[in-house]
Amino acid sequence: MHQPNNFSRILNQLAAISSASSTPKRARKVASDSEKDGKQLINVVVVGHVDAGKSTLMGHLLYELGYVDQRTIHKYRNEASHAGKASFAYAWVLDDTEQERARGVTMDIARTAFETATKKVVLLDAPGHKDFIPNMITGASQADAAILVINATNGEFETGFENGGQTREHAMLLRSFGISQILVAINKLDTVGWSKQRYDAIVIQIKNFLTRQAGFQSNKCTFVPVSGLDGDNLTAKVGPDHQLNQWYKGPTLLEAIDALKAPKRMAEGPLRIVITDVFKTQTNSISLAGKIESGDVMAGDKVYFMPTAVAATVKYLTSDTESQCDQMCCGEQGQFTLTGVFEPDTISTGHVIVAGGPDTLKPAKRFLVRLVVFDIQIPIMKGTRAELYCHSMCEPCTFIHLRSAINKSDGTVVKTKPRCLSRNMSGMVEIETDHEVAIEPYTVCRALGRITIRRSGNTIAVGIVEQTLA
Ligand SMILES: Nc1nc2c(ncn2[C@@H]2O[C@H](COP(=O)(O)OP(=O)(O)OP(=O)(O)O)[C@@H](O)[C@H]2O)c(=O)[nH]1
Repeated sequence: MHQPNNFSRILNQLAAISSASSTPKRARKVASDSEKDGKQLINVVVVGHVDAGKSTLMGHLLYELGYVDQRTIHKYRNEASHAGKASFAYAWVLDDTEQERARGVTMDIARTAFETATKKVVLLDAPGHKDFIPNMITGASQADAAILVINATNGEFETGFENGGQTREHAMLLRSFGISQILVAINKLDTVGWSKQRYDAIVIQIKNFLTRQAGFQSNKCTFVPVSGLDGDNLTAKVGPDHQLNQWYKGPTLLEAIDALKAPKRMAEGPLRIVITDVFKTQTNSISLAGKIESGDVMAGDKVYFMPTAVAATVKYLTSDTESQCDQMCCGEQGQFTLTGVFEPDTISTGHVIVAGGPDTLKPAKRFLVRLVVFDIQIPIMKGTRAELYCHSMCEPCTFIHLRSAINKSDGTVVKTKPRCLSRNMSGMVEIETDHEVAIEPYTVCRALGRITIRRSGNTIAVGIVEQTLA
């Protein structure tokens, strides 16, 4: 996972390291819903079909909010224009690798933070291209709410929305990760002359899909018309002469983001930090990025990496919304530096940090899962091989036993030991991963109990872990 301003992060971290030794350790605060300076923390993932304009929209928003200075944008404009990609200048705020800029596509999650009137927002800009859906899944697994960006351009909305486009798959994945609030940004309305008819027609189709098929509640879906390229309706209402002013009186994108609700978190639960990136491992220290899904952590705490059970001590914490801190709470993302004895390759993305002893999260290989099958061509059978995604982890797996087919709405058994599970069916199945993994029942930790199953580059099912079996 890359970060838009790695350099300043490293500087912050160095500052944290030099000052930590002289700072006396503070007492542990009562873990709250990670409210910081009176503002609630919310993690928002930005998704949508390839080229919907996600990075441009968010880059322009960050620029208007003052997080990117005029000189930097000017530099991006010049460089992008020399590279024959002038229209990508704002996208470069978030797409910061050479490869992404050369190809004009986001490949990995870009993470950045900004503030609204009442929120501290950690923004995860996800790739739209089908090839990078696994990275999008990692982003969605860390988010509390989502911004779904729709390209309103004639023909392009249709491509993104029809089967094979990423709009539907992204929305279904969001819901399977427990995201219930979705802000739909209808983008590129400048390309259709800010047509109200076009906007209304798109809203009707997306709303129908979100509420009837993807499982979102109508009152949790907000729609906002925008142009990421021109910067219209992002942080300020459009002027009186703008076409949008004739038919839209609703919120700006920023107001709609501010209105998102931070979810109830497992603040009092046992510590669970999902590792999303490992930057540097030395024999006696490791630096990594992660999200606290449950509990809280302080510098000085003794912790364990699961499933390897390697012990370590937390040295420095750098939250995404603050440069340096002594304690980080549930819902926060950031960078962690730990000391211990680390063998090469014993810690990686997808591992989970726990406290209170290695046996507080028992690694397992076999799971009982309640599964919802997507619209698939080839049914799932005993012996089917696939990849299991859970939080930031991906592991090859096998369907060992199909226990029952169940009724989607009330969970009653429709058939025991079915021969297969085909499209849109639901079932209780036993899945075995090739290696032991850090997964828990959904009732113990929601983020560690939600899984996505993919096969040959397509999502075939989503589910929740009912039980770990062995
Ligand atoms: N006319 C117009 N073009 C836009 C708008 N927003 C983005 N674009 C253009 O659409 C193209 C793709 O923009 P990106 O921001 O890279 O799209 P993306 O959704 O982040 O792309 P991926 O992450 O690779 O899926 C660029 O040429 C942008 O300038 C808009 O509001 N209006």
